Amino acid sequence: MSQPPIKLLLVEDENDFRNTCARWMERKGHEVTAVAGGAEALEVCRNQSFDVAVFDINMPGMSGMELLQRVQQEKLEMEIIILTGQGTIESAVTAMQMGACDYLTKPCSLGDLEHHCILARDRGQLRRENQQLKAIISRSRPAVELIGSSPSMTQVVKMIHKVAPTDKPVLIQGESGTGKEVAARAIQQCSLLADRPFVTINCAALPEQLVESELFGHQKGSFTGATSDKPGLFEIADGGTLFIDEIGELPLSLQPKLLRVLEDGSMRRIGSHKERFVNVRIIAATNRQLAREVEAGNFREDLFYRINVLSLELPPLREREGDVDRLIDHFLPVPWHVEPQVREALNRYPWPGNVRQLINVIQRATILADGNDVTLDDLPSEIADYAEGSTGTTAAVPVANVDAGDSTAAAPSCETVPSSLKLDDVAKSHVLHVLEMQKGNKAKAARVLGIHRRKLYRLLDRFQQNACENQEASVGAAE
Ligand SMILES: Nc1ncnc2c1ncn2[C@@H]1O[C@H](COP(=O)(O)OP(=O)(O)OP(=O)(O)O)[C@@H](O)[C@H]1O
Repeated sequence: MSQPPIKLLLVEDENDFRNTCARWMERKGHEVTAVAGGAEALEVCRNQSFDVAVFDINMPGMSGMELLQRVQQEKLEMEIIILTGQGTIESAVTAMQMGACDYLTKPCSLGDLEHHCILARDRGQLRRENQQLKAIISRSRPAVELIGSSPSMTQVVKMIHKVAPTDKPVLIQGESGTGKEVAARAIQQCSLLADRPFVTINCAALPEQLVESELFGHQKGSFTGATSDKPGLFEIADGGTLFIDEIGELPLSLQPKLLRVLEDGSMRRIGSHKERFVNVRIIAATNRQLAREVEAGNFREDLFYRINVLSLELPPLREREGDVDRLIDHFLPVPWHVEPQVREALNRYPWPGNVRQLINVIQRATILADGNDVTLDDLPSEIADYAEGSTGTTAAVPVANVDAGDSTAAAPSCETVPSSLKLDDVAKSHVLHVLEMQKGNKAKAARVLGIHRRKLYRLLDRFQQNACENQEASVGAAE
């Protein structure tokens, strides 16, 4: 036998059958503990670990079903095979819904018994390996570094250290890209669960049916596409932390199910009657004002109070004094440098996409930069316009007022534009004027206009096309 022996628990009240099975399995090299009843079996498996257990379903006293339930409740890890008489297949199916992995119908051949035990042992090994790998992947992520030492971020870090050691749920609120997931990971790493799994789900990224199946798992056949049993993230995160991102998007229909897990740790997979118990710390995040969602009837009030035991508000980047520079220095790879004007623009820009947007802008700039110096040309025009000399309001104003701080881009005021002119003519005249002032440099012209370079190219093409069409039309008229 190349595989290690199976540690088997055999629970069967019929003496002859029990003894025959036990002897056969022992002769095959396995380690067998054979008992005649449920109560005795429970006692044994509290003190010893087994790979596989075979429970007869019909036993006096504690039945195989009851035994199965008790073993599950006490989280005694082993693969369970149910042994059933002819005509009781239905109860075997119920047993599998309750967590048994297989069933055998009596009388069964001894060869079959060993074969099913080997399959069960292998399945258990795979399941454990899978759980271990998931935990390893989650632990092997690089240590979380929450960059920022502005007064508002210092407060956040203080709060993280206060909430981390408890096992209470935490609600993290803040605009998109402010670092809510980074903060959640920081809480987990400072908590007693630091070496346990950290599992994440984003409710906004999945359709309703999938959110339910991801969170709570499903039973094979419970809906089209459920081709096998699948544990939910609550089960996978058992003993660790579950980060529920965008909890404000959690469908109302699922909110009672989440409330139940928060209240007593109980849950059921989709399509299963079996109640499971998990012990998971919840960290939730949202960029919505959850209290307002409660008022609007989109979020249950009881659930809100459950998850809002401890809360953390991540400030937007525009309110973190000095942090833009710290983030630039952290995320700008060596050997790139940024020009002072670039720093200026980055510090003045209001960052609606917060830290995520800043990181993207830095990465983009290092790709576009000629050499290692990031210049204003390497920033998106709406950000470059915030450099010194610019009012920083160009991105939001209409074309006719573009860049009031830049005399080269002065556009005709509303009063000086004849009302008979078409909008396209005004745009053309303004674009060509700016281009001329920038000595034909399209990148600079695009920046002054507050549009992307590609858009400027498209506009120039369109003006040229219109001019050709007008010319053809006037030639046609003359003919
Ligand atoms: N203080 C920070 N220090 C280092 N990196 C940060 C910080 N804040 C955010 N980031 C980085 O910014 C990006 C966005 O962060 P994160 O996903 O945590 O934001 P979020 O608030 O959860 O966004 P969303 O609401 O869109 O899910 C990530 O790449 C993250 O690593």
